[in-house]
Amino acid sequence: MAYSYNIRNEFIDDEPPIIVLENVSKSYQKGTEAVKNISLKIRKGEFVFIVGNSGSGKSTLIKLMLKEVEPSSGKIYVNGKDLGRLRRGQVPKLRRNIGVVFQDFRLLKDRNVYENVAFAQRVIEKPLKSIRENVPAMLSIVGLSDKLNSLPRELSGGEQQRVALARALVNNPVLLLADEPTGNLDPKNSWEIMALLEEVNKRGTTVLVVTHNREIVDAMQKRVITMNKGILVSDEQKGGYLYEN
Ligand SMILES: Nc1ncnc2c1ncn2[C@@H]1O[C@H](COP(=O)(O)OP(=O)(O)OP(=O)(O)O)[C@@H](O)[C@H]1O
Repeated sequence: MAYSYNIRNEFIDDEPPIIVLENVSKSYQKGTEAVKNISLKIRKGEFVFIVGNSGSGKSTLIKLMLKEVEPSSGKIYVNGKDLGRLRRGQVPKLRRNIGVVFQDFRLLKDRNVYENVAFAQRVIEKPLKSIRENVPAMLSIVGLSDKLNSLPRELSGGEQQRVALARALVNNPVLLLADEPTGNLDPKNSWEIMALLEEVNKRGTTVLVVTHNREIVDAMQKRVITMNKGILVSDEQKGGYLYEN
């Protein structure tokens, strides 16, 4: 069994958490200690905000969970896998189960909306027949059925972020990691993206959102993890935004 850590009794259900960090620290090469001795658990089905000032280590946390960067010390488990024991070749398989959305969308510029989403399905070698069903269905959920043939540059920022979200979700990930998904959006589009994230969460995907958006965090009353200078300073159920931007 991959879950060798002794934490089960701390949970009211038997299911192991989807993310576990145990005393995780990360120092970058030039000596910046981006993350300092963080321990946390996120259970399947949770919706969690990670907030904190610029440079407090939020993106580093996300990168650690994706095994994009390695911890200097500590242990990380994602979806039952001990990332420290995961070989390089197993990382793509880990990421298949994780949807990722970034502030800058990261769409393929020369591919239309349909192709951008279909690409995620091709990577995991979905049969063409499934792709032809899944991609339009996913784009309909994010409200982009009439934009299948548009290129990213022909879309608004909010629409581009919805494409990115469709791409992150089309493979039915158990976990969605969103790093400032509303960072480039106006308030109306930001709320639309958050409503979609909440919807996805209701369908069973665990959602982790890094954000600077105080209004949204305060209004949504979710679990809020606050970082300050690499330290986890607060972790509250139905929390609010503690620090100034
Ligand atoms: N590749 C890197 N090499 C060296 N230092 C880095 C690297 N990436 C991040 N850092 C440093 O680590 C610290 C935490 O950065 P991180 O990007 O995790 O913060 P953040 O909370 O996501 O910030 P922001 O809200 O501005 O995106 C910062 O001091 C940053 O300069």
